[in-house]
Amino acid sequence: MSFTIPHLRLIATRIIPPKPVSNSTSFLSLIRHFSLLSPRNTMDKAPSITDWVKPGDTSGEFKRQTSIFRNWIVNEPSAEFPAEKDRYHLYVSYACPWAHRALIVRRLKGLEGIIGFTSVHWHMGKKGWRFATSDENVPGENTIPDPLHKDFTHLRDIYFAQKPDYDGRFTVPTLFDKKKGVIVSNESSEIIRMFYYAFDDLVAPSYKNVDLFPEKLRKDIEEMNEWVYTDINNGVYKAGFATTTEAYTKAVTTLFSSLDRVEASLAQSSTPYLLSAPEPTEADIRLYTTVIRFDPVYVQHFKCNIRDIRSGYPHLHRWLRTLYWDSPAFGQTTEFEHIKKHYTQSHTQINQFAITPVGPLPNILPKDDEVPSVQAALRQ
Ligand SMILES: N[C@@H](CCC(=O)N[C@@H](CS)C(=O)NCC(=O)O)C(=O)O
Repeated sequence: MSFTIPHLRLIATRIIPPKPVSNSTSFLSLIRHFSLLSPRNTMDKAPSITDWVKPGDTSGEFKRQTSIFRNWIVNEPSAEFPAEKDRYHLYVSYACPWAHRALIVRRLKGLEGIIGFTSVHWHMGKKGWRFATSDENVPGENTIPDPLHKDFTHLRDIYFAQKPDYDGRFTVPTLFDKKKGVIVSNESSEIIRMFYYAFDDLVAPSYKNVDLFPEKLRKDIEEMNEWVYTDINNGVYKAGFATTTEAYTKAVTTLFSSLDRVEASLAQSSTPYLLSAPEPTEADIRLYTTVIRFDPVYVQHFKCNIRDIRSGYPHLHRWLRTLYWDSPAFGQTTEFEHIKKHYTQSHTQINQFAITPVGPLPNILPKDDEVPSVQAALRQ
């Protein structure tokens, strides 16, 4: 009989039950030790974390996996995961658009003193996201070693400590319960919704009034989320990771039709935000984290180059800059160095020499400036 890594983890679990998370390093060492002693180390044969299109999938299409941890924090003391100050910790990457949603909402809802966070290093290698080491000086607040588990070097250590046979992806954002030592959720669309209301009794009154999912816009937001997610948020990845021209062309043309649709809708908006909302809502947050990465990365790295935002989409460009420059929750959670370096230096299948392009410069234009061609057109 040959043993795979998940088998070995299961065997190891039966011999020595996992210790609490804070103390599980020796358990992880045991797993690693077993995997080295295994009759046939199948590590090399297992699909690699960097196989963005499943080997053998002739469609050449990138298919995103569904998140596994789907618990909810609720404002109810007897709940499995009750809303409490300093109980939950958010693991993010500044590079990641899904994690960026959670960082923005944390700020907009005034949760800084209630939920702590750590950003991983921008580089994602064969073992997935890693924590920065104490001797590294990586920009971005809290880009530090894991403050909760001193011996953990990678995000995946948290997943394995809880579920030794875990065979899903190790994704950010990951919301962690320090009291129970378990992952609450690794699904950003649900994490942000927990943040909207669950902690409202703990935040300052001004933040309680921030409603990112207002009752009367819910239907429109849900409807917009549907196509923005499929065609734009995930659409850039579908274009970038495609391994056939057909899959790429389909993704990129759908992406740009949907950007055209947003542009037309912003042209009609009676406010600076989507859906004519008086303040930013979930719809703005979910679109922002893709559009802010568009010119600096997706245009060249993911070949999303039918147009760029700064010269091709005046209303989207204005909307983007309003959020970035006028709202610290958007601007101050945007870390361009993580964004640019992560994609270009982690995806070596599509950028073999891991060179990060210098431009476009600046990463985002000031509100009162335009690229020269737009300036010239405006002068006419
Ligand atoms: N559905 C998830 C997707 C999260 C996700 O894919 N995050 C990426 C970073 S942008 C990740 O951590 N990928 C690591 C991997 O897939 O191995 C969510 O929205 O939370």
